[in-house]
Amino acid sequence: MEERLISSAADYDDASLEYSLRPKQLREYVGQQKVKENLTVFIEAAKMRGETLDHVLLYGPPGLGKTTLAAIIANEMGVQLRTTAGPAIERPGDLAAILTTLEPGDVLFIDEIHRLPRAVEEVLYPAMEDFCLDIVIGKGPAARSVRLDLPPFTLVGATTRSGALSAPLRDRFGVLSRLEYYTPEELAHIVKRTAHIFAVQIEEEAAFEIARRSRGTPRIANRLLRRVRDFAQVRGDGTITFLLANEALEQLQVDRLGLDHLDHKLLKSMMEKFRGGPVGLETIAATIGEEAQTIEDVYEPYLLQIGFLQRTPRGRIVTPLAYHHFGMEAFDFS
Ligand SMILES: Nc1ncnc2c1ncn2[C@@H]1O[C@H](COP(=O)(O)OP(=O)(O)OP(=O)(O)O)[C@@H](O)[C@H]1O
Ligand SMILES: [Mg+2]
Repeated sequence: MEERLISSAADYDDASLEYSLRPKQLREYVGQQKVKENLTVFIEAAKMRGETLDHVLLYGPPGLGKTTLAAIIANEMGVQLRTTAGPAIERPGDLAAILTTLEPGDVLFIDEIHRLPRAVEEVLYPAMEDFCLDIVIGKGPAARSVRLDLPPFTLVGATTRSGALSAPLRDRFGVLSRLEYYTPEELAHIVKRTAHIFAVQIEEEAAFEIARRSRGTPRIANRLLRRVRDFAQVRGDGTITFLLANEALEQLQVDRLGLDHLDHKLLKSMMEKFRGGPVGLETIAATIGEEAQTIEDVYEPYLLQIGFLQRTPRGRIVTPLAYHHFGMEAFDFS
C-alpha cells in the first residue's frame, strides 16, 4: 500500500517523535472529556484506598491517544509502566516472565491486546482476577500445576478492534474507555501545544486549518504540522501563517476535510462507475486496485465517520454530502 500523509497508523517519523509529544499528565491530555473525568475519579479513589487501579481497557481507532493514556495512568498512579504487545507474547511462559517481574502496583500495558494467543489469554484470567499464576511443571504423568502469587498490578489493554476481543477477557476489565475522534477545536489545541514544543510560531487560524484536515486524529494533526512547518521554514520566515498553512496543505494534497487523492479516487470511481452505489466491497476493491481488507480498515472508517459513505446490506453507497463536497449532483434514482 502507498504511504499516506493522512494515514492514522504511526510511521517511522511519528514513532521517533511521539515520545516527546506525549502529554505526561491527565490535565495536559486534550479532549476525551468523559474518559478523563472517569479516570480522574478512579485514580483518585484507588490512591485514597492505597489500592491498585482496576484493569483498564482502552479502545478506539489508531492515533487517538491510547498509548499516551496508558503512560499517563502509570504516571498519575505514581507507578512504573511496563509495555508489551499482544503479538510479542507468543507463549504462556512469555507472559509469566513479565508478570513475575512486576513490582506491586505496576501498570502493565498490553497494546493490540486482541492479538494475544488464546493459550496466553487463559493465563491472564487468574492473573487479572486473583493476582496469581497457574503454571504446569513437568511433563506427562509427573506434571503438576503450581499456583504462584503475583504482586497486585493494573493491566491496561489497548485495542483498535474491541469486537475482536473475547468476551471473557473483556469482562475482566473494570474500566472500559472508548476513545472518540477529536473535534477541530481540540485538535487545534493539540497543534498549538505541539508547535509550542517545537518552538515555532503559529497563527490561531493556521492551527484550525491543520486541525480541520486531520481526520479527528492527533497523530495526523502532529504529522501535518511537521510538514507545514517545513514549508514555513523554506518559503516563509518560520512563522506558520494561515495563508502558508493553506498553501502547504494544498501542495500536500490534503483537502479541506482531510481527504487525499486515494479517498478521492475511491469516491469518484464509485460515483462515476456505479452511480454512487450500492457497490459491494469486492467490486470497489477490484475497481481501484486495492485489497478489500485495506478498504475496510483504512479508507472506510473516516469516510463513514464524516457521512460520505454508508454501509447497506446491498453494498456501500456514496451520500449526497460527498457529492456536494465534489461539487456534483447526487444521482437521481426517481
Ligand atoms: N489527548 C491528546 N492530547 C495531546 N496529544 C495527544 C492526545 N492524544 C494523542 N496525542 C498525540 O498523538 C500521538 C499519537 O497518540 P498515541 O500513540 O497515544 O495513539 P494510539 O491510540 O496509541 O495509536 P495506535 O492505535 O496506533 O497505537 C502522540 O504523539 C500524542 O502526542
Ligand atoms: Mg498506541
